[in-house]
Amino acid sequence: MGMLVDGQWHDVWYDTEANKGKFEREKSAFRNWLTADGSPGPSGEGGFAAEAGRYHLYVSLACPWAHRTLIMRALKGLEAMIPVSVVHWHMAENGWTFAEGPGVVPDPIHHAQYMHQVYTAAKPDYSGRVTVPVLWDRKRGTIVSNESAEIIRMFNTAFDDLGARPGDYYPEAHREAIDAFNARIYDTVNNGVYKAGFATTQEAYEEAVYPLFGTLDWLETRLSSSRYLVGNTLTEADIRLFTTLVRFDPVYRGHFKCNLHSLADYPNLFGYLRDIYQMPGVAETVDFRHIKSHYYQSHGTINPTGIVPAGPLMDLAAPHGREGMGGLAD
Ligand SMILES: N[C@@H](CCC(=O)N[C@@H](CS)C(=O)NCC(=O)O)C(=O)O
Repeated sequence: MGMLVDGQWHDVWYDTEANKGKFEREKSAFRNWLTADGSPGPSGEGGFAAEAGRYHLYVSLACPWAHRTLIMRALKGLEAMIPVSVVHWHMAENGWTFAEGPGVVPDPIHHAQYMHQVYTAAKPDYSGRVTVPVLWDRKRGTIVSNESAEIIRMFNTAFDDLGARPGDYYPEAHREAIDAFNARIYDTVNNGVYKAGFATTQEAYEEAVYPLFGTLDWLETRLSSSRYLVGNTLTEADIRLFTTLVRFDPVYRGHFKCNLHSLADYPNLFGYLRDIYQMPGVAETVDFRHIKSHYYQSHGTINPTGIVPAGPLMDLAAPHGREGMGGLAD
């Protein structure tokens, strides 16, 4: 764990002292958009046109943010157009590395040993955290974006004329509802588990854990009468929720102390988790070895022994029984 300061790597843990024990997530630094014709997106510069083989995605299979991009890439059938490198699950004094290990896919562009070398290849004096996912442009030799929420929007449409699989996961008619789900789920669930887990005071932990379960209770009700969160098809709101839910019982419940209930106590949320897991292409993006080993072995302050728990026994391939459900109005 660490960060770059003026292009130099420093091994430091998150600073929660400055903020009453609360974990605050840094904003992503690279915010350009890949678009069908290279026109500029909502932020950053233009000049990043969709082309097969031009862009490269760096991910960790452990990371819920990077996981979003892998799911969208699979649903849109972009595997051949956007190759992927996978870091080792163990994030220690050098941050993310390409150390050899099962499931690790080395960096064919920079032959980097460490993920921070990819950041300094884009910006030699970069200061900030070195996070995944990262979308790299081979042509311009720089990072397009390191913000997962934006990368999935790019993948949703940018390659449609180049043979991406049909499917719109951010449909115009439902954008307002999707944005509203995303906002609450980001704050209390996706980032909520981290706020609970990385808190260094009792107050900061409680400030995160109760709203987290408040949102899960609310979602449980919503999903009792609607197969997906918005409309009656899968949207990016579901993809973003899924990557936290699939890690919930294996990691967040124990390691991050999010334990008022287990996810398996929520029949609708658990059925919904199975439903999405069983969609073509999704199960292949879920790697419990990377997920469990990463969290339990990379956060020495939380789990000093590094022991990875054996459970839970979780059958995500069991029938989910949600096929016949419809949707709810926004
Ligand atoms: N806002 C970013 C967050 C990405 C993120 O925080 N990734 C974590 C892994 S789960 C990371 O790389 N952390 C390294 C660090 O904070 O030093 C996104 O959604 O893309």
